[in-house]
Amino acid sequence: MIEISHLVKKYGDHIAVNDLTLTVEPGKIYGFLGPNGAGKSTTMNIITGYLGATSGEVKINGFDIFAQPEEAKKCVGYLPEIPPLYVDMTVREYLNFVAELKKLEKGRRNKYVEEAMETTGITAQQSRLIRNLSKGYRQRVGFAQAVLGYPEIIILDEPTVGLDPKQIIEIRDLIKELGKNHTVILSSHILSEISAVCDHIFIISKGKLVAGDSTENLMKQMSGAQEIELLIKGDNAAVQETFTGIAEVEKCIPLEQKDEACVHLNLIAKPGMDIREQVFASCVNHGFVILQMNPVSKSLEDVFLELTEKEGTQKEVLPEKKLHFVKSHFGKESKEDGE
Ligand SMILES: Nc1ncnc2c1ncn2[C@@H]1O[C@H](COP(=O)(O)OP(=O)(O)OP(=O)(O)O)[C@@H](O)[C@H]1O
Repeated sequence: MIEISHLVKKYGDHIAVNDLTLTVEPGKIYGFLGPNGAGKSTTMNIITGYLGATSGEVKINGFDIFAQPEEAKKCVGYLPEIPPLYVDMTVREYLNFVAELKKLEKGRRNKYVEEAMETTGITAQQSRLIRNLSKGYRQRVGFAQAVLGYPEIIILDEPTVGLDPKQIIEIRDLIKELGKNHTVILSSHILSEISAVCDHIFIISKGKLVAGDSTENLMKQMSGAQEIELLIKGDNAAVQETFTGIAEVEKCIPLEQKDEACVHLNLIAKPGMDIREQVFASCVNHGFVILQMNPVSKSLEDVFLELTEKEGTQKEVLPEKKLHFVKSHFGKESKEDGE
């Protein structure tokens, strides 16, 4: 279990992590999702003890990462964005070396190395120099060093960056496999990547937690009757006037006409409202014929943009679904040197 509480990291005047509080429960795959510069790597580097914090607390299985780093670090295997590989070593030499660094029990090191190679599918590559491996296999070696010694928590920073589509699928399967026996946290700015493998998603923007919920709940919230697409037989102006007159309708968006006798439009409901019944009743009252009524599903991408794009907004959307919103910011950033 990881408990992050009011974590702040400043680089000079720049706040990279801004009062981040979240809990990671055991046995699930978690995704840190956020645009470039959101503070994902900084957060991961702090959780894994690579970086100090400006203020706040991080506990790994009850151990404070700053006060009890050795105990805390033993619970975590980390694959940073750029895997720390020694390319002049063979795969096996490198993993033996990592086993030594991790101070794994001497008598069991060989067994651990063999099992890590087995888990990550690199046993056949064990005698090859790392420099001669493909990027996908190098990434697997990075995974192997992270899982070596069975840490309870595996943290992966952008694990599929730079891989080709086939390698991405392989690494995704590997992450799912790891999720059976470990708590896994992975970061990415790619939504499909996160939604494909994670049970739970934290959306981070400008160092702040913008939303946190199960992938299932987030996906559910993206569909339903909030926005509906309609094809109505009736007079265009009369139909639009009727729908905009429904109190629960936020917006009426005319779409491209499919047929002169039909009105094609999208209706957006006010937050938390289901407008289907009112739409149906209004159509009956005015003699309009509903030819089509479909819910418009929003993708995770839509919600991600909605949450991260609106500069300076502070609003609560879908509170009943436990989505937690805080003021979000989104913009381009540049890295500055030094802390
Ligand atoms: N050593 C540093 N010195 C100064 N600023 C830094 C440093 N490292 C990171 N930053 C800044 O902190 C912010 C967060 O960076 P971080 O790398 O944690 O984001 P990220 O979400 O992991 O993004 P990416 O996906 O691009 O790696 C960015 O604005 C970045 O420019």
